Amino acid sequence: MIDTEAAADLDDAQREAVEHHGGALVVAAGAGTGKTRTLTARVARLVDSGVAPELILLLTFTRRAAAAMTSRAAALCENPSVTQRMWSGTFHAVAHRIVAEHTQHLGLEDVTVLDPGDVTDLLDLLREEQGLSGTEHRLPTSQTLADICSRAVNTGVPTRQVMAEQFPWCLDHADRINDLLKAYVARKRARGLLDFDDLLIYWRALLADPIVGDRLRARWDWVLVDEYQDVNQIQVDIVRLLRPDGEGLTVVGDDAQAVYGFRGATSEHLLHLHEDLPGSTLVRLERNFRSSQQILDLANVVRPGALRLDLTADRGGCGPRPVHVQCANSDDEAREVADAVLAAHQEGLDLRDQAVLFRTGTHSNQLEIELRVRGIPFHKYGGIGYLETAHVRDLIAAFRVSLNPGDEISWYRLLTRHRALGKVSARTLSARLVEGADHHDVVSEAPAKARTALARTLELIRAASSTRVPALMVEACQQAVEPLLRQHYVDWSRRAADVEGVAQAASRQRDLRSFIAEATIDPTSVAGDWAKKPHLDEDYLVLSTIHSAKGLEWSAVHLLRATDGSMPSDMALTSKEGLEEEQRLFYVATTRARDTLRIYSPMRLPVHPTSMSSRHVLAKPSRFLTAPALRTMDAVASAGVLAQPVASGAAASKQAAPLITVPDLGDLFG
Ligand SMILES: Nc1ncnc2c1ncn2[C@@H]1O[C@H](COP(=O)(O)OP(=O)(O)OP(=O)(O)O)[C@@H](O)[C@H]1O
Repeated sequence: MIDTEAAADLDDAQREAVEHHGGALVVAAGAGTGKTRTLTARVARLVDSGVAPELILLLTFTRRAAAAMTSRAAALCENPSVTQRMWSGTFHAVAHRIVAEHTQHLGLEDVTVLDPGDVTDLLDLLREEQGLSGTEHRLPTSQTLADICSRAVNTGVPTRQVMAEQFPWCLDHADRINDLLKAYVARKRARGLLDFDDLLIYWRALLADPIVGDRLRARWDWVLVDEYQDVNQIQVDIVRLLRPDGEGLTVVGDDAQAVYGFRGATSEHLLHLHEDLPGSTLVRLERNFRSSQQILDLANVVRPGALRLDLTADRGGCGPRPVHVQCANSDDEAREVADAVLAAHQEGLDLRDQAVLFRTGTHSNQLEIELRVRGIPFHKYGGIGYLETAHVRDLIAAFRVSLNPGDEISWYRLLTRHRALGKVSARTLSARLVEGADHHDVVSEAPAKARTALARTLELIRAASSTRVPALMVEACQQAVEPLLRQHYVDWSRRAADVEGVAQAASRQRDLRSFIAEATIDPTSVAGDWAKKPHLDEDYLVLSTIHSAKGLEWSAVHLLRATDGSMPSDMALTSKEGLEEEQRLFYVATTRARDTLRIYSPMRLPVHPTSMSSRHVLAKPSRFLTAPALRTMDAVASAGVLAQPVASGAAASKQAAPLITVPDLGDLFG
C-alpha cells in the first residue's frame, strides 16, 4: 500500500479531512487552501484502504474538474482502473446516466436533453402556436421566460413571486406567461424532452421513490461533492437523499466563492448542511498555498460570508503589495495593462502565467484592440456562452434527428439553417417530419427555393439513420450540415475546425447517445476540448471572465474595471443578494493571483459598454475598494492620468463631457 497522504503533500488540517472516519464531513475552506487537493487525496485514500471505486460517487461543477480529479486520484493511489470504475461527473451528467437507466420507471421512451438554446426554440414554437408572437402581445423574450421558469423550478418559489421579485416588468403578463409555461411543461412531458432542470428533478424523483431510491442509495457508499456552495436546492435534495444520515458524505466548499445565485444557488447551503446533520464534522482550511501574504491581506479584507476564515500564506518571504491603478479612461487602462504585461514578460514571466480578469466579456474590448496592435498573443475564455458553440450544436442536432426522428426541436434547428427556409416554414415542416411524413412530400411542401438543399439534407439524414455504424452515421451528418453552415455563418472558417473536431471525436464513440447527451449538457467544454485551442507550447496571455477563472491561478493577475457599475455590475445594484454575489466575485478575482495583483479603476467609461463612442461618463472606483482595502494596497496613477491637466471644482465636473466631439450623424437618419 502506498502512503497517499505523503504522495499528496498535505498539511495537518487537510490530513484530518482526508483521514476522517464516520459521519458527514464538511470542509469549509478559503481560496487557495487546497480544497481540490484534499478531495482528490480523500478519494485516493478511500481506494487505497480497499473501497471499490464503483462505490464512490464524485460530483463536480464542471466536466473538466471531474476528469482532472479522477485521473489525479488514480495516479495517487497507483490504480489506473479508478478512472473507468469510479462514478464521477457533473450533477447533470450523472443525472443523465441515472435517468437514461430508468426510462421505464419514468414513463419515457427515450431521453432527449434540451439545451438552453433548444428551450428558447421550444418556447418560440409554443408562442407561435398560441398566437402570442405578434406585436400586439409584447411578451418578454423567450430567454426571459426560460429564466423565470428555471428560477421557479430551482428555488421552489411560484413564478408569480419570481416575477414580482426579479422580473417586475413581466407582471402585467403573468397570466399569459403562466399559460405558456404550463404548455411548455406539458409539451416536454408529452415528447419525453428534458431540459437541464428536469434532469435533476427526475433524478430527485427517482431517489425519493422508496424502491428505486433504496436501490440507488445502495449503489454508492461514498458521495463526495466539490464546490458545494454553488449547488441549488434540487442538488441539495439529491445529496441529502443519497446520504440521508450523512454517513459517507463529504462536501467541500467556500461560502465566499458562491457565484451562481442566478441559477438558484445560495452560499448558505454549506453551513446549513453542517447544522442539519448533528453528527457531522466541520474542518476549516485557512492556510493558503497560493498567494503571498500581501495579496491575502487584501483578500481577507474583501472576503464576505458567514465563515470567518482568515487566510495565512504558507510561503515565507515578502511579496509586493497589490496595486490600485487609477486610469483616465478605458483606453488608458488597456495601455497600462499591456505595458505591465510586456514589462513582466521582459523580466522572464511567460505570458501564460499572467491573466487579465473582468466581470463581463465586453470589458476587455479596448484591451483586445491594444493587444492586437502590439502583437501580444492572447486567448479569451468565458462570456462566450452558447452563441459561440452554435455550430457545434447544429451538428449535434443532425446526430439527434438521425437517432430520434421525433426530436422536433432538433429538426427545427436544422431546417432553420437552410437559407430559403424561414421560421414559420421550418416549424410547419419539422412538425411534418415528426409525424413521420415521407421526405419527398416534405420537400415538395417547402418553398421552391429551399427544395434542392432540403432534399439533400433529408437524403443524408436518412442515410445516417439507416446505419448502425457510428462513424458512418457521423460522416453522413457532417456532410449534411457542412454546406448549410458554410452559408449560415460569416465566420465559418473559424468554426470549421470545431465541427471537424467534434465529428472526429463522435465517430470514435461506442455509445453515441451518451456522447450527444454530454455535448448537449456541456457544449462549451466539449467544443473546447476538441476544437482548435492554442498549442500547449504556445505562449499567450489569458483573458477571462471571473466566472471562468474560478479554481485557476496565475503568477500575475490584472483586474479590469474596478468601478461601480462594472464591478459591482449595475444590474446587481438593486438587491442586497445581488450586491453580495458581486462581492464574492471580487473575492474570487483577487485570490487568483500568486505573486502580483493590479486592480484598475478608469475614471471615465464609454456610455455604452460595447461601443467605442465618444460619449463617456465619470466612473467611481468600486465600492469594494473600501478604506481598509486600500490600506493594503499601493496607489498608482496611470500615465494617462498624470498627463491630464489638474482640474478641480467646476472644471473637474466638466470631465464628463467628451474629450473630442465626434459628430453623431443622427441628422442623417431623421
Ligand atoms: N499541502 C500543500 N502543500 C503545498 N501546496 C499545496 C498544498 N495544498 C494545496 N497546494 C497548492 O495550493 C494551490 C491551491 O490548491 P487548490 O487549487 O487545491 O485550492 P482550492 O482551495 O481549490 O482553491 P480555490 O478555491 O481558490 O480555487 C495549488 O497550487 C496547490 O497545488
